[in-house]
Amino acid sequence: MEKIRITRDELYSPGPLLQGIMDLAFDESCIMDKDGYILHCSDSSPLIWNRPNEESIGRHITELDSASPYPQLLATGEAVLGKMHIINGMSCITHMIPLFDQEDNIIGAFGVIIFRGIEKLKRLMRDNSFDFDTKSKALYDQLSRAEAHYTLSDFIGISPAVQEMLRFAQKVAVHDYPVLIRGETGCGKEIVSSGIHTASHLDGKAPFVKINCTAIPSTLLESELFGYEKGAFSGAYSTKLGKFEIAGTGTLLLDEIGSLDPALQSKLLRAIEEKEFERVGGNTLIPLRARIVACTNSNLEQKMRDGEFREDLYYRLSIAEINIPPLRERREDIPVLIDYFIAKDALDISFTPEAMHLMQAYDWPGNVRQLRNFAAKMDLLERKRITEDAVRHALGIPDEPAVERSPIEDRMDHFEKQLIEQALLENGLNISRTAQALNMSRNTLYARIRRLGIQVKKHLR
Ligand SMILES: Nc1ncnc2c1ncn2[C@@H]1O[C@H](COP(=O)(O)OP(=O)(O)OP(=O)(O)O)[C@@H](O)[C@H]1O
Repeated sequence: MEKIRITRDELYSPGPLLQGIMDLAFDESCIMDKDGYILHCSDSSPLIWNRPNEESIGRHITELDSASPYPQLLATGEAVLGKMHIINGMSCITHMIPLFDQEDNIIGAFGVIIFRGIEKLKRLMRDNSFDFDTKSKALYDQLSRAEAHYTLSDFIGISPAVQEMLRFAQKVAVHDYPVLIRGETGCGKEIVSSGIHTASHLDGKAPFVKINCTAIPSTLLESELFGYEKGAFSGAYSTKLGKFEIAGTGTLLLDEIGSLDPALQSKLLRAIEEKEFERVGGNTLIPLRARIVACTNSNLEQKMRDGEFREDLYYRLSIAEINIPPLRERREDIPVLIDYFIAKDALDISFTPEAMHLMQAYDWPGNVRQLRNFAAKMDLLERKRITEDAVRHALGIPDEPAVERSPIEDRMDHFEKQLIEQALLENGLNISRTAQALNMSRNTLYARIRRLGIQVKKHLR
C-alpha cells in the first residue's frame, strides 16, 4: 500500500488531499494526530459517535472507540485494514491508515468506517426485503442508530442472578441516587447503565453522556468533567461546558471510575454531595442535576486498602450498587445468549449439543463480549453446524482437560518412582525380575515406567 505523505500544516488544516480522502470515504471518517487525539471528523461522524463533531474533536480516539486499532497502528507503523469490531453497539468494518511526513515519521492517522451495522445488512440481504441498488442511506442510518441505546430488556439472561440484578436495576432507575455498576470486562455494564437511563427518562429526550476515566489524562479530565471558564489556563480561549453540564437532567456515565485520580475523586464527591460544582477557573456554583452512574471492573476494596480509592466516595456511590456476575457464574445463560446473538447478528450457524456443553464448561474470561465475538468468528468459518472439535480448537481448549493434581498425588508419584528405580537397580535392570519383586505384571511395570518418566537407560551407566 502506498504511503500517504502530508505536511504537519496539512494535518492541522486539511488541504485538498486529506479533504478529498475524507469526502470520498463512504461512511464516517476522522483524522487524528500522532498521539491519537481527533483533529477532524467527517460530517456524518455524529451518527456513529452519537455526539456533535465539536464534542468529538480533541478527544482521544479510544474514548470514542475503546477497541480502536490505533495503538496497534502506532506500534507497528502499518495500516490496520478491514478490522471488524463493535462501535457504539454496532458491528463495523474499519480501516486505520497511518499518515507520514516527508521523513517517513508517522504524524497522524486516518480512520474510516467502511461499513457499519453489518448484522442489519446481513439480515436485510437475507430476507431480500431491501434492494441495495436503490439503498436509502437515511433509512439505513436510522436502522443503525436505533441500536446505540439499550433498555434493560436488552440484557439477555435467564439465570436467577441476572433476573434478580435486572429487578434491582429497574427499581434503582426510578430514584435519582448515584448508581455503581460493577462487573468484569464484557459482562454488560454498558447495557445496564444505558438501560437505567432509558428506564428513568421515558421521553427519550434527556442526554446520556459517557466519559471514560482511563482514556483521558487526569489533567484534562478535570476540565472535561467540570468544564472551564475562559482564561482559566493558557489555551482556554472560550468557556467550555463540562460533562456534568452537558448531561443536563440526564445521565452522566463515568466509566472505569476505579482509575479516577484521587484529587478528582474528592471533587466528584463534593459535587455529588452538594449537588453543585464550579467550572475550572470559575467561581459561580452550577447545580448538578444529572444522575451519576459509575462503572468499574476494578477491585475497589483493594484500591481502598491501598489508599487509591476514597472510601467516602465508595460509600456515596454504593448506595445503589449493582453487581453483574461473570458469565462463568451463570452458565445457563450461555445457550440463551448464543440464540440471541444468532438472531441479532444474523449468524448462519448452530451448535451440536456436545459443542454447547463444552461452551458451558468454558470460563469465558472476556464474558459476553467474548461469547459474542466467538459466535461471529464461528460464522465466518462458514461451517453451519459447529462441532465440539471446532469449539475446542477456536477456544484453545486442550483435548484432554488437564486433571487437577493434589500435592499428595505428586508425593505418592515421587515415592513410587523411587521404589521402582530402587527395585530396578536391585534386579540388574531386568524388567521381569523387577516386576516379580514388586508383585506386578510386566505390562503394569512398563506402564508405570512410562507414566513416571523413569529412564531405565540412565541406570545402565
Ligand atoms: N446480557 C447481555 N445480553 C446481551 N448482550 C450482552 C449482554 N452482556 C453483554 N452483551 C454484549 O457484550 C458486549 C460487551 O458489553 P458491554 O460493553 O456492556 O460490557 P462492559 O461490561 O461495559 O465491558 P467493559 O468493562 O469492557 O467496557 C456488547 O456487545 C454487548 O451488547
